[in-house]
Amino acid sequence: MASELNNSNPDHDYSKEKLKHSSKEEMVSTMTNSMHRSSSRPQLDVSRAAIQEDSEDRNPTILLPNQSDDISHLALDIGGSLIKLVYFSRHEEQSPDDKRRSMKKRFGLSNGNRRSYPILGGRLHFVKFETGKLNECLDFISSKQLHRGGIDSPSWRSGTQTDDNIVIKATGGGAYKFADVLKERLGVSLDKEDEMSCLVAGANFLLKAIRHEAFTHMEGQKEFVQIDHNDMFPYLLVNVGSGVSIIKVDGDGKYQRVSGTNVGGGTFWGLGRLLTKCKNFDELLELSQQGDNSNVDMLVGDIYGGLDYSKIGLSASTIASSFGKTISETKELSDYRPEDISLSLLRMISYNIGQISYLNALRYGLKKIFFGGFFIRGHAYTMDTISFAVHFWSKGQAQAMFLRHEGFLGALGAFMSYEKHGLDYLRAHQLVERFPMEAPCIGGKIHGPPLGNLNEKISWLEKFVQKGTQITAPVPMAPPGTTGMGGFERPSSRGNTLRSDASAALNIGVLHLMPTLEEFPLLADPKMYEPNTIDLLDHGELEYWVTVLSEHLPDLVDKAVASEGGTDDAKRRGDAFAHAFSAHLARLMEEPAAYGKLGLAKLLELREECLREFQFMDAYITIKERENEASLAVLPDLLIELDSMNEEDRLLALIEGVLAANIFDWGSRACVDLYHKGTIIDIYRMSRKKMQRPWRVDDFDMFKEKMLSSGDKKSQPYKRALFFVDNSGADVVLGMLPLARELLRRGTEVVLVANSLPALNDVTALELPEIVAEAAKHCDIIRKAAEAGGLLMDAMVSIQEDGLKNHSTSVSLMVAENGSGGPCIDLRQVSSELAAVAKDADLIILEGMGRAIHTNLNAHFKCDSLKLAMVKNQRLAEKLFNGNIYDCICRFEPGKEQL
Ligand SMILES: CC(C)(COP(=O)(O)O)[C@@H](O)C(=O)NCCC(=O)O
Ligand SMILES: [Mn+2]
Repeated sequence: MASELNNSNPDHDYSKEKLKHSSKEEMVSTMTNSMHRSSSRPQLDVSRAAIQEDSEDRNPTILLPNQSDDISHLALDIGGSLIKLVYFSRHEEQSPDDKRRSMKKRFGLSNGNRRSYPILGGRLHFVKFETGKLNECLDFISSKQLHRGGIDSPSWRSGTQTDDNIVIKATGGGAYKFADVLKERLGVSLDKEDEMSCLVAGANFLLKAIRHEAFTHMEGQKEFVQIDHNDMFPYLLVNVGSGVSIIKVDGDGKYQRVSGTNVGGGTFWGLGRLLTKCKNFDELLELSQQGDNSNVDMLVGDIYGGLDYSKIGLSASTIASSFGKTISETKELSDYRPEDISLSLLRMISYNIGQISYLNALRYGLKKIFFGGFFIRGHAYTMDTISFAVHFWSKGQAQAMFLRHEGFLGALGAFMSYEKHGLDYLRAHQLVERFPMEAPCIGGKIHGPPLGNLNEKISWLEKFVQKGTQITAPVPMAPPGTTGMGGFERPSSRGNTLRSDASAALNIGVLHLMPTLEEFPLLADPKMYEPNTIDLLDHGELEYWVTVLSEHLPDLVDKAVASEGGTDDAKRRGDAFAHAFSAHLARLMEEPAAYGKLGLAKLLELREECLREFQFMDAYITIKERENEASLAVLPDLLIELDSMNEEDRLLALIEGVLAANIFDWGSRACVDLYHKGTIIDIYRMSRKKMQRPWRVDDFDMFKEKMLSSGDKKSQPYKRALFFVDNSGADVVLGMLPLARELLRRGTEVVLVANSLPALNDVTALELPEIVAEAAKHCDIIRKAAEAGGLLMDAMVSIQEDGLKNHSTSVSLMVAENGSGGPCIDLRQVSSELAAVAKDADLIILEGMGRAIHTNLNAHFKCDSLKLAMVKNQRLAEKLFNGNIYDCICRFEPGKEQL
């Protein structure tokens, strides 16, 4: 190592190393500010938010009147029991990245096929109300101006749209029944869409567009089912609302209502209300969890003196007659426990629906039965009961599947009939579901004083968070039941993790429509690709990672608050964030599939999203800047030292450098503890010193062969390499950038691929040009390549002045955003910019634990790939590599097409 590198103490020096050019300073500050202002992900606007102060209500009622930014469309499904709303909010803000792109476009510079898209993202929100409380629904629509295209919509601002000519798509019987009320209260007309068509359109959209929409539920186990779009039809759709519709679906718009039953959700609710005095559906469901239906139902054993009727295969615990025991003349209704009645009712109706559905599937030779409608409401016991019935009667030939957006099929279908949204064309990779804290409050009442200032907003969040935490409390264990039906035993999912609907409402987030996301085109087998390495379905794993994140929380909050100057406001938001994120973790511990299929990537991104929700845009900004400066200060010495080596030693030193510098990870508990023990450079030196081959996974020789082979076997240099960079500071400056320089020197174009949004101390695409510009001051190779790639502002101006005539012939160094805002990367959803540059790439380098170990460790690519990371977690090192913390991974794999 060069002497300056060894001796410098950046913790002391870097403050003097301020950027020299004022234009640069302006640029940094503009970049930072615009980043804070304009995230491509929308923020929660809680102004004038109000919470219902009703201690009885487990589902808190929230009013967010100003959260309705740019709402364009609303659709309603007004059923006999519930009103379902789907509404869309649009964001057309130009992100800083777009500014960067359009600037490059202006200068005539392009990164290969790089395309420039307008940001046309939007969000779909799902809300429900009881039909009996229509006024609350209308207040909600009115307060958010949903019927007028939203408070901020152009038509609303310009006053071009009057209430008289507003038309809203609606379906369900209530679209007819309440048309006059809507006209009178909101001045809107309803454009009525056929209910069955809407159900089918909604179901088809969900099955095609949402990756983990459908799932099976047997004996308490939820398993997501990947629907093959080419083999989706025909299927049976059973919509269990107040009544039940059974529809055979043969394609888009091709369906037939083949049957139905009048015994449905309305029957359960109505009879339950009469028999138990429960006030609402959820109360009734919750009551059933403490019930034992054998006190109410007549069992085979009751008839056969406790014996099975084995000749026809019925066990003693089989229900012979639902409610059959209540014929006893000596007992009154008041002698039966409401809990038992409720469970008996639930089982009777669920079995009946399951059985009729199976018979219809049999009639048409169908194997797939999807159940939707709000009767199910994510209730484990209901789903298990229906699944048992289908499984039992079909002898395992037919499969009952449930839908996460079960209750919103009709409303979604009505929404889709607004043609201009083009929702039909969206595919799974363009949809991202997020779970902001306001999502669980769907369908609440609207009242309470409007909140005026920031203080009040935060206290609303605090109140909400308290309520949100409350609703994650588990339902108590019910005593074991005894009965079954039709010869099978009772479903077992009544354990202590069962949820009432109040919390099941958490299961539906806000759907972000991101037309600019694409599947990474270099995946060797996209259908088989699974980003996550660790399986969080394993309860022990989930528990471990949730504990890691919980323990990291105080430190993260400190950093987040400090990143905003430690103000009181930041502290309160920090507290609110900590509570909210803890509530998410608690929810996931109880119900790992609550937010869809859970993986470590999603869990880690949830934390970043939660920070952003509470308006912490970059918790590690100060640390990142400090480490960038410290590392840039020693970069020239490192480059001199590298240049003094022969080719082979240099390549090894470069890879060692990447691995050693990956130790700067503020997300790892062990590493953060290390940082108290020395300066950045001390730690970097120590880390390099410990580099000893063979590494835990060591394919270096294979990579070297590919890079340096000479003589007959001399290989062509790579044409374009994608560098998936990880952390700021030493990681990118002393690790990945020198490696990039080596490839540039060998004639390979390099694209630095970085996060679109901050996550821990990861470097972002927006921050990279500044870092590269600083590095370019000390290195001609980087400078020329950065100029050629359009990364240097000054160079861009001179290129513009030259009219591009004398444009450099040097290979380019470019930057692309990856579309992600988390520390891992799911290559099923990357930015279109990355997808475009990837098409010409023949080498991929994935760096860091998040991108190369937690995710993508087992991913195969069409082109050569190199995965480089230091394992900064003991458990992970043992589990995946039979190794130890700080072991290094260098995995090279030739492209699958070349094998
Ligand atoms: C969040 C991270 C994946 C980031 O690692 P990186 O990708 O920066 O190498 C990693 O820090 C991590 O898994 N941390 C949690 C485990 C721990 O603290 O040991
Ligand atoms: Mn990282």
